[in-house]
Amino acid sequence: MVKPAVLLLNLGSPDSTSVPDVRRYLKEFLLDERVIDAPAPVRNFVVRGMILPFRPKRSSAAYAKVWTPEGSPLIVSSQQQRQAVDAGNPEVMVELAMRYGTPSIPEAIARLKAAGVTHLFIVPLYPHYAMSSYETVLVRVTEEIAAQGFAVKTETLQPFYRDDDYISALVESARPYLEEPYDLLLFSYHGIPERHLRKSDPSHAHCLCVPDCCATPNPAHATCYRHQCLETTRAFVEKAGIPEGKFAFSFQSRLGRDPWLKPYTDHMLEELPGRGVKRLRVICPAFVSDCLETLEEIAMEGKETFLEAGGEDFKQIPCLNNHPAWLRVLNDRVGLWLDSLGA
Ligand SMILES: C=CC1=C(C)c2cc3[nH]c(cc4nc(cc5[nH]c(cc1n2)c(C)c5CCC(=O)O)C(CCC(=O)O)=C4C)c(C)c3C=C
Ligand SMILES: [Fe+2]
Ligand SMILES: [Fe+2]
Repeated sequence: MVKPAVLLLNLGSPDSTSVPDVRRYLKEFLLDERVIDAPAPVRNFVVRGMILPFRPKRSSAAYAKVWTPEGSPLIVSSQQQRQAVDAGNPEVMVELAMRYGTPSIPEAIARLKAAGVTHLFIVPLYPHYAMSSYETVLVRVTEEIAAQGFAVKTETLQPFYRDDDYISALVESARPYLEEPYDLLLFSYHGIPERHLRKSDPSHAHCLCVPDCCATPNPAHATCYRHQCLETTRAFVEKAGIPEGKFAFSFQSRLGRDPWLKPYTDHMLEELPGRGVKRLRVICPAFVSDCLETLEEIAMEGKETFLEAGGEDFKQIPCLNNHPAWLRVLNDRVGLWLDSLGA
């Protein structure tokens, strides 16, 4: 007998804004070899010796600015997505787990196994492939399934960065913000170190090696975060009818001194008013749910940077969260998978 289930996955948040909880979360996150990819002794020294003594206090204060009575915005939004998929597929078990912190992957896998699930649809809630997001969560789930001796057939939702339905949902959710007058729409994606782009290129000969690599068709693009972000931007502006010159893209949230993907969002926000951009809209398509990086870094800190530099009107366009068009996309993908099982 076929017993299907869906596992939704996102990055995770601390259990509370307390400094010890934030420290525990950051420790698990930053000791992940796909996030800080230095050799283990270096990673341990940097994380335990240089980051954990200082960052938790700063991050705890940042989390306190966006925390809701129900908890972390990322977790609350992910729970709403889980409920919507559950309601749309009453015959299917739907679990939610986070790569770091709770609800945890081992607990979700244990529940799925105990329920006798035979077929599992793994849904990383990331539109783009990066070793520090999509890849690490998939590896962790695969490891845990093996560790628990769970004999289940799995299928994984691929990065959906230019899926027409995803782009339509993004455009529809942004529409009200684009109907007001504005000078520029900035696509701000979470950044990654440039080194990660080279590592994720199986040929090691295309990404950041060939001029204009991300615009030159290549098999490496299946795992090229930068190419996939540019494609989301291209597909969005095409569908929304946004002309050349009225949009730009950048990368936010960098950590450490290594070069990360450029241009940097914080630099853009300082420079744009000087280039005549006074009314700015910022969209963050790398995140399907609003989180610390959108609500604090962009909507609070980013806005302040832009206004102090002479900008006049700044709006962060909310992430997809529980927008009906997005929940439809999630349910459609689950429906297609169920159809493929004949369930
Ligand atoms: C969208 C996908 C993400 C990628 C790719 C990613 C890479 C990446 N992140 C860090 C370091 C930090 N990120 C932090 C928060 C955070 N990151 C993502 C998503 C991606 N990160 C999300 C959704 C969030 C928000 C979590 C929340 O609870 O709201 C943080 C923690 C906060 C802080 O202290 O600033 C860190 C640290 C690295 C180093 C990296 C790639 C190498
Ligand atoms: Fe991050
Ligand atoms: Fe590339």
